[in-house]
Amino acid sequence: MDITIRGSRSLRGQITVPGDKSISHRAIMLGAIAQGVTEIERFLMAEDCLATVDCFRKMGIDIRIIHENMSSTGKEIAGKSEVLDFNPENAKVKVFGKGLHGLKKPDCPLYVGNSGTTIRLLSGILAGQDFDVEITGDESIRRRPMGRVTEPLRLMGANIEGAEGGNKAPLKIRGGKLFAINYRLPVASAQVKSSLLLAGLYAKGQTTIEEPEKSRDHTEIMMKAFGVDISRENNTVRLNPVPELRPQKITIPGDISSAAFFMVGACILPDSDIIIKNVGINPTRTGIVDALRLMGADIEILNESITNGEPVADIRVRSSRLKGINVKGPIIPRIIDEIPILAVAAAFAEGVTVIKDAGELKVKESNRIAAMVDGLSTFGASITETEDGMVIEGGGKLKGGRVKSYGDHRIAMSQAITALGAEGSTIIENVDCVNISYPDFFKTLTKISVHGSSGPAIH
Ligand SMILES: O=C(O)C1=C[C@@H](OP(=O)(O)O)[C@@H](O)[C@H](O)C1
Ligand SMILES: C=C(OP(=O)(O)O)C(=O)O
Repeated sequence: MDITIRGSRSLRGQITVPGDKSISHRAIMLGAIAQGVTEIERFLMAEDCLATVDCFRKMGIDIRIIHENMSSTGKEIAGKSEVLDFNPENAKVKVFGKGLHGLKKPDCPLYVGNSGTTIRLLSGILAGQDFDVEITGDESIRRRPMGRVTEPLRLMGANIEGAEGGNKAPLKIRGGKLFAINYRLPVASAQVKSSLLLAGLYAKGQTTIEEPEKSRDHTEIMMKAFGVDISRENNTVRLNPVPELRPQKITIPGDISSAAFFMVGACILPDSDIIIKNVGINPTRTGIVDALRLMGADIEILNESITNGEPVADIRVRSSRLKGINVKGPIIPRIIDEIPILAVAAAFAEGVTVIKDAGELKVKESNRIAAMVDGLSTFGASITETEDGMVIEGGGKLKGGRVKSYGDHRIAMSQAITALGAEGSTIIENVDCVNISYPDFFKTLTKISVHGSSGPAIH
């Protein structure tokens, strides 16, 4: 489906964003291998997390999705087509965990769709099972590098085959007796770290992982709650296996990666004032807040609290005069998925923004550097691709046009925000990919877009 968006005057109002994608995946995974029932509130009902649900159902785990509003007892929803259009705020999931050794061999290959988090984290769990299994995904997943997990998992004793010597999916994983390793990650990647920590639950001895920069630590926080013996000292995480994981009640905070689109929209559109309620503000994820504030954004963090070990707050953002900045080094893993929308902010800022050390963007769902350079150039922005990032000269007037999503949810949503700030109309091609992380994105954007007299801004 293509969508047409006209420049909008401002964003105003109070919204919530759906549950955090990273935390939703982890809640299903740890719930499935815990002993007993894990209950999850505000689970992210989007394609990536439903792919994780599907993989565990195929391995014999009963996972029930309940829509609390439908009746006093709640209605169970079986398939994903049914779930995509109900209010994600009311989604509750029950995972009937069968313990560390309760998964059964699936009778078909596991399919992760577009989800890198699913294939990489799940590979760690599969490496510890005493059955063999094939795991694969869509065309984008089959292009993304898997050697970063298969190599260390082989060092732990797993037998893994795959395309290009095990660097690409489909992967065939024959789990076995694992032993712990001391491993220094070549790139700061929470997916690789988490995969090895999950495998570490099945390994003999203490698993030690050192990361070059601190990446998101949701796995460590959640594992601790499930009773895992896990600790951190500077950038080194240590894990000792435990006989059993304790099931949990988890409420998932709103996803700051989804909130980021509205934050930038409110900054760049005049007369904007929005409040995004209950957003996860784990410091390993708030690089976008830091970067926007450095650019001069008017952002307030209100009503801070802690839920399941994760900091949560409301975020208020008002129209701001942004200026260009340099973004590089340790902030990069803390802002990795928000760099496309940061590039949009930069295009509307006065002066030059230089983004470096972001080569990882080339191996996401699409090559996000090339995709943003292509998209923002079509809008008339001055943007150049570099070896590990981009240089954006902001401040020029942008004009609507026809842009591609590259089948990448974050690119589609970044283009939508650019279109609101551009003159005239924009057509964004193939926006169905927003279902990967945020099925209601356009609905919410329409709700808070204040436009002129010529009808709705988005159709
Ligand atoms: O662990 C996670 O949930 C994620 C880690 C990041 O990937 P990398 O670990 O590849 O940097 C991020 O880009 C992805 O959206 C989710
Ligand atoms: C990179 C992303 O996800 P994944 O790696 O799980 O596909 C993302 O959501 O931006």
